[in-house]
Amino acid sequence: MTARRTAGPRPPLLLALPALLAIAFLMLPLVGILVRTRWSELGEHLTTPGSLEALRLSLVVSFWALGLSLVLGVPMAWLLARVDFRGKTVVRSLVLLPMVLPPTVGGVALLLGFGRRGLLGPFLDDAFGITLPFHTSGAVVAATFVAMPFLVISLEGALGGLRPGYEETAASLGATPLRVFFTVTLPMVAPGLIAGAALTWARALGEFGATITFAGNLPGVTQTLPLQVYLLLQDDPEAATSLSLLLLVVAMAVLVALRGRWTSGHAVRDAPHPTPGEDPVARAPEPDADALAPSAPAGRWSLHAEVTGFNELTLDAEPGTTIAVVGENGAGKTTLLRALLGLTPRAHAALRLGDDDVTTLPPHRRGVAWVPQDGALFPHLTALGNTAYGLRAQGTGRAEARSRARLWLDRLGVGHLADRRPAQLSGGQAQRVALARALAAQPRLLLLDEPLAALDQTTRARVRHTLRTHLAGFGGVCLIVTHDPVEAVSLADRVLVLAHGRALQDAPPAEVTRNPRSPWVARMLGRNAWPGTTTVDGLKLAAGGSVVVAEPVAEGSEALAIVAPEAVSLHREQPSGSPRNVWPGTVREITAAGSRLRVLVTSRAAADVVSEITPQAAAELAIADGTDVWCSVKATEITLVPL
Ligand SMILES: Nc1ncnc2c1ncn2[C@@H]1O[C@H](COP(=O)(O)OP(=O)(O)OP(=O)(O)O)[C@@H](O)[C@H]1O
Repeated sequence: MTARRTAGPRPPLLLALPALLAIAFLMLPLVGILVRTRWSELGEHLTTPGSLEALRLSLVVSFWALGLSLVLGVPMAWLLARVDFRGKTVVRSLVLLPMVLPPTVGGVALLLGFGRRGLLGPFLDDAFGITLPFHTSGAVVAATFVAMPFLVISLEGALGGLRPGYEETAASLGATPLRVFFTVTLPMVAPGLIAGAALTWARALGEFGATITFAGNLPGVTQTLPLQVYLLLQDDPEAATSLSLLLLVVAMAVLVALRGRWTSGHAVRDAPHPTPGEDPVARAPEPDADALAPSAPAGRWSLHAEVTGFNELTLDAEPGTTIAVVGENGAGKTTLLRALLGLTPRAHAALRLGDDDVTTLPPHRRGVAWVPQDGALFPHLTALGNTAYGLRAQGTGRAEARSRARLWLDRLGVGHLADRRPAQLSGGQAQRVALARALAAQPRLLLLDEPLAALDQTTRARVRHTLRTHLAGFGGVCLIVTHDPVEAVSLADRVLVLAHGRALQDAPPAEVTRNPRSPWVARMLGRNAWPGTTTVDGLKLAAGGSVVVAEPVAEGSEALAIVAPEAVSLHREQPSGSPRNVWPGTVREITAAGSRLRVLVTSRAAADVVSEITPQAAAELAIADGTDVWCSVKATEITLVPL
């Protein structure tokens, strides 16, 4: 047995015993069929005209039932998984009811609903001349009634497990809801759909109770294999055993096929992965962005957005501007992006891109492309298929879309990976493909949600470089949500600081670095920021101490004293001489920051003081966690920023 191959911990006896009993309980009846089958007569039993007719009928009925279940069940599963409506619980119970209802009761209910004297029967008879009972279509209806729930449950589960990011990204690339459903949703839930379809078919094939009650037992018309097994059991038990074996084998084959092919996700497991330690991107020559850029800007679009709701702010930007959106967790960064996409009821954006007002347009018609944090590459498409997706959705022909997509992949240095699926790409490669996909869709506004967050430091630096190069050629406005100060400062023309959904500061990086408007921004940018009230010669700190500055501001207002960590010197003895700001404190933490050390000192005067010193200085000072030190800052190194 395969379980032996993987040696795991021994299961507890108390669980293993009943489990083994359960296996025996399920196996015994099957073994009974196998043992009692007259193998010599098997061929004869299975090829009697009656058996062949019943088999034909079973196949016809079960496939029709599967078809009907797909046509009705797929939209039903979608409705249950995706749409919030009153009475959803009742509808779901209704869908599942046939699974728990005794099939004969189901048959009675079908008779009363669709039978000759049922609610709809006379109408079907008069209008279409259809009489379901004692007709093959009746057997189809009965089989569909009991089998469809398997499809709906399986598909609803698969749809519920699909993160909305994929479908939202597809919409942002220009795909209509129907296209998204057929090109993203359905392929991504294919394993669930196929498993549900197989179970539905197997259940329809084995249907007995509802069929005999509703459609009767007419040979050649409604007498399917299970009905024949039941009849034969009285007259010819050996033949009944042979037919049972046939049904058993078919059912088992379905389950085995399902396990092998559809429970392990997409069939990309066996595809070659990049050799560990060998990054194809590193080997591939970086394409010359300028040489490839000519066709890049297909237009120039400014941005004007007035956002209301959770976010309250107005954004104006010239074409080609890159804005880093920063803020604490929960500040409203994602909500702002979703408002611009038209994807959230929590905030509304009156949005103008270039000369066009796109406020009332649905997400797929706005020209706003979104790259979510994980890239959300469609796993069932290759890198090329992903990149061509937006162009195809916007009506570009297949060949043209693919050749343009290939160009974009080349531009981003991942052209050689065009035929790979996302599962075969490294994080950095996937980010580049996601970016290529967004840019290829020719958006008028580009939204990147923490594009580099998932990458390691080395890849991050490389992808950041690529990003900067390609954003330079982008003709629209680009918003990048980030928690990384290096990203904010190095990629953006402007930094938008959000707090509680509002713009706390919106200025060039240099200005934000020099004059951060909140302690959080200062800390994010690696600066000391101590709040306090201005005095004649500096600031009285909220923490208790005071600082003297070279250029005081008007007395009595709230302000932040901003100090770069490099400007804070540490001493073991109280320094004498020029620095006018000296406080005692205790070392709380020492961390590496590039080639320097970052030392956190807690002090009664300023609460937290961060100092950056060389490892050599740290060694000379012999500091460690808990060491008492003196901090000093020159008055000229302190900037006061009014709040
Ligand atoms: N669907 C929702 N329903 C209600 N409140 C929500 C919903 N989504 C987010 N919020 C709240 O709205 C606020 C802003 O959330 P948002 O996700 O925009 O923040 P963020 O700045 O992106 O945060 P983070 O840095 O953690 O990603 C938070 O207080 C959050 O709890």
